[in-house]
Amino acid sequence: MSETRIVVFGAAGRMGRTIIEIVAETAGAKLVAALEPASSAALGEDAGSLAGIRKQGVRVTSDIAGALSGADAVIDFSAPDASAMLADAAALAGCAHVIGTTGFQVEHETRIADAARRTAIVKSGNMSLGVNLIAGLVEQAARALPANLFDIEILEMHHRHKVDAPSGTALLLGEAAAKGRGIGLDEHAVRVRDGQTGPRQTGSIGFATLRGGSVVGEHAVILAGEGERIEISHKAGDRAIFARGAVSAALWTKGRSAGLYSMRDVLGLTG
Ligand SMILES: NC(=O)C1=CN([C@@H]2O[C@H](COP(=O)(O)OP(=O)(O)OC[C@H]3O[C@@H](n4cnc5c(N)ncnc54)[C@H](OP(=O)(O)O)[C@@H]3O)[C@@H](O)[C@H]2O)C=CC1
Ligand SMILES: O=C(O)C1=N[C@H](C(=O)O)C[C@H](O)C1
Repeated sequence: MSETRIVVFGAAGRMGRTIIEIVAETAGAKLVAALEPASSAALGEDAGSLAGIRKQGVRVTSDIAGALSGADAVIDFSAPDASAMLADAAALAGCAHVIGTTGFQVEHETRIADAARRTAIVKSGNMSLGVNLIAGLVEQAARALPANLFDIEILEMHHRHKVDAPSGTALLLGEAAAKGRGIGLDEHAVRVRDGQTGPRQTGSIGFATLRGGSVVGEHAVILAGEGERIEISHKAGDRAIFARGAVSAALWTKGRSAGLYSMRDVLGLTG
């Protein structure tokens, strides 16, 4: 099969640079463009130099239409407004879109779902194998343990630069727990507690957010009962785990029909 021609969007970011590195070492993947905003100091720089690897012969640009024309997939770890805009552009160009960005509002989700009618989109709050595996375990545990006996709380910690909360992963794990319980997350999530909160609402799913230092990403789903507590946790030590997942998702989209897919689809973990 021919190589998958990949564009990296948000190329100078923490994830963008890691993606460039992983694309360069992945058989069957070829970097064809690297995108940053028009204001970026990285414009014109070689993508390989930006990522701290050998030169790739691809200069960072802000020309989205030019970059997407002739590409198979764009990998995007950027910001919500930028990802929603890119979803339209990728659909117009007939290019698949792998979205790792988190922190979306309903209007972003709507635009992305609309674009997914026209092109293949893989979107996940966490692209790692480990997190997508534990999401299945969380769903199973939440299904097995009655809501009146076990309280579900989700704890996450990330580096000091992270701008959204709860993390995309925490929400993904919350969705898995809600699915296991046969409830909607939006109606049962408690995302903040402060002051006189009153006792815990039975059946709610609580979130707690920690930020500090250089923590790549740590998550724990706690199922707390009377006299016993189960914890299902994941610790990311290296951004390469997300980048490998994103690059495998880009390869997976080749020849795939339009639709909104998850990493569980890519990894074959559904069902
Ligand atoms: N799903 C997953 O597995 C993971 C998801 N993430 C998510 O990915 C996102 C990015 O994280 P991270 O790399 O740490 O963040 P960074 O802030 O380091 O990188 C974001 C990059 O996107 C660029 N960007 C923003 N807007 C545009 C635009 N309109 N056009 C082109 N580039 C743009 C930024 O450029 P500039 O700085 O010039 O604005 C920056 O280079 C976050 O939402 C994070 O939560 C992170 C890790 C794993
Ligand atoms: O911003 C990050 O860094 C991360 N974001 C994702 C999230 O919001 O869950 C995934 C990972 O935990 C790192």
